[in-house]
Amino acid sequence: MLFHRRQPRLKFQPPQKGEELIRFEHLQKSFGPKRVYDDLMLSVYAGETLTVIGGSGTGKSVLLKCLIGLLRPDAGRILFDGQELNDFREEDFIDVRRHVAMVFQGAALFDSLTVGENIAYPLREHFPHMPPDELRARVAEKLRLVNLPGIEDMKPADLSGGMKKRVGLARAIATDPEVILWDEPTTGLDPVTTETINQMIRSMQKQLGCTSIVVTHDMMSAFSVSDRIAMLANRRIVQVGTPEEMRVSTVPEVRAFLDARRGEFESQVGVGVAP
Ligand SMILES: Nc1ncnc2c1ncn2[C@@H]1O[C@H](COP(=O)(O)OP(=O)(O)OP(=O)(O)O)[C@@H](O)[C@H]1O
Repeated sequence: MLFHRRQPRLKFQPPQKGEELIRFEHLQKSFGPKRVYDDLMLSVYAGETLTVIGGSGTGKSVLLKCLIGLLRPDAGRILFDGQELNDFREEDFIDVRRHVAMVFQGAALFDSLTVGENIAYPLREHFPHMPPDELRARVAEKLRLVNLPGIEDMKPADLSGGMKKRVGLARAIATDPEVILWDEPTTGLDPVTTETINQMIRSMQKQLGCTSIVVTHDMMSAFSVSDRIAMLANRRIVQVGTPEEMRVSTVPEVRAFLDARRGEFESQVGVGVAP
């Protein structure tokens, strides 16, 4: 457990709401001959919910993974709270992941552990000396926050898909992160559970003041939860704007993307119709 003894590399001072918290600057990333980003620029501000949309394979998930050090950019900079992450070593990213939690697509719970043990897992990792009572209290508090109080002793196999997602969220927020990354949070869920997850995203912002970056194909969800939406196409961010600005966008890539998905959400948001 070498990382418990080392000095934290990240000096994190939570910024005021609305201040820049994350900046992707001139990012380049390729996998072999496949260029994913050429010159990607994007800022994320403290307290906002920003959704990244874009076609399949445009690099939405790669962006989240670069932020928490699971992948490294080839060139350009990623700044978190003003600190450049490029020369962070593998173990330095543990500090970043304490402040930036990822809710994975498939919830990724450990099947052999109970729900309570799953949520306690990151707490044990980041706070190895936390007393058992406090650990239990924190687990119970997080389960209450995701509206699943008292299910500590259940096993993941006994949960529905939506419950698993919420337990995944409880685990992600166990360490009280300032930033939550949501990778396709509503994929494969029925409409009722989708709305529950959308409410969770909004409530994390309201109740905990979290900054969220959401990656989704689900335009209903994007329009419902976002303060701003960023569109990834042609290896860069082609537009960032409020849902209203995106809805009436004349940027060709955005227009084409939204028009192709018009049926999914037009009755709800009236896409393409000027306000
Ligand atoms: N570890 C990796 N090794 C090789 N190629 C990768 C790796 N991770 C991602 N890619 C490639 O990078 C591109 C972008 O992937 P990414 O998963 O970010 O797409 P996405 O926009 O999230 O797509 P989707 O909406 O289909 O999930 C894809 O072509 C993908 O195959």
